[in-house]
Amino acid sequence: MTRGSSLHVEELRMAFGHGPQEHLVLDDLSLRVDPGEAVCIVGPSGAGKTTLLRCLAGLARPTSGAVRYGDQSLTEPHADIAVVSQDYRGSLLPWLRVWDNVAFPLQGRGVRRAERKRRALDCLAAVGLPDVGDKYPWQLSGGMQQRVAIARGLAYDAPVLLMDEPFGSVDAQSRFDLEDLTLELRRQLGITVVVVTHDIDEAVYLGDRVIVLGGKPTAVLETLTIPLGTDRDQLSTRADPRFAELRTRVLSLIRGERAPDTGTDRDPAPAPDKTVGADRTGVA
Ligand SMILES: Nc1ncnc2c1ncn2[C@@H]1O[C@H](COP(=O)(O)OP(=O)(O)OP(=O)(O)O)[C@@H](O)[C@H]1O
Repeated sequence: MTRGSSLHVEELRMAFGHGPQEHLVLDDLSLRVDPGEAVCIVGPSGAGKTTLLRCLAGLARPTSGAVRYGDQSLTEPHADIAVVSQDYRGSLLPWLRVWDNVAFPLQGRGVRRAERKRRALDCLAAVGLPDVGDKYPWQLSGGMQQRVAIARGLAYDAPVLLMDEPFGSVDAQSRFDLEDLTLELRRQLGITVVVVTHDIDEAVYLGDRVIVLGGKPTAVLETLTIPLGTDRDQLSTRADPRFAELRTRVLSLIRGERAPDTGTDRDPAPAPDKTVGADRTGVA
């Protein structure tokens, strides 16, 4: 069961500054995300990934072009679209208990306190934190705080979850756990997930599709379909020869090298596994 509508970006152009100071970041960028899809966006640092996500969230207006949710123009935040940012330390309020942080978005919607708490505790249980509602954020580890931030995204009950480098500041094991949590939530709730990440392995692991950004100004270099099924796990998925091919393809696109064609949409040739125990491939 999927929920919500498609996201469309059409010929998006985003420039900052004016006249000779103008800095054109995104140009002629088009993409589509279907309901229930998990799409990862990767690209070099400064390519404009966060800017693109802010446009998808209705938090930034493009210089030209259109961002649509179904048939609605996204010119301001939409109730169907929740955002989880990288900086959980900055986004959780230290003076509020964890459940109150999670329930915070519901205050403005006129939901009564008892109902807010019930929904917050449900969302905390969904992210594997059933017992921390009465603690304060600073009493939790970094990985747990990021789970709280995801729970708050879920509290909106929004069919679309946009995540900007959501696991960038947690340790490696927590990161794996959070990636699996994201896959599980998406499966259970039928939500659409869009993840901006520097981490190519993470993009291939999480995505049904990976959109690779690059160029100056930035546009879509290539969209890869990830044919690794919906039941993924950290060991066997990363050990799949196609995983190695896909990450090589993405990395070579980003580095501007001649990208080998994986042919993943057709009939992938087996390749030796190079991923088990390998370091994560990041984009500087
Ligand atoms: N509000 C703004 N005003 C001026 N320039 C901006 C603004 N927001 C972003 N930029 C510029 O746009 C470019 C893209 O920034 P953005 O943060 O979107 O890139 P990114 O791909 O997310 O980078 P990173 O991977 O390092 O987080 C950068 O050169 C940045 O300085």
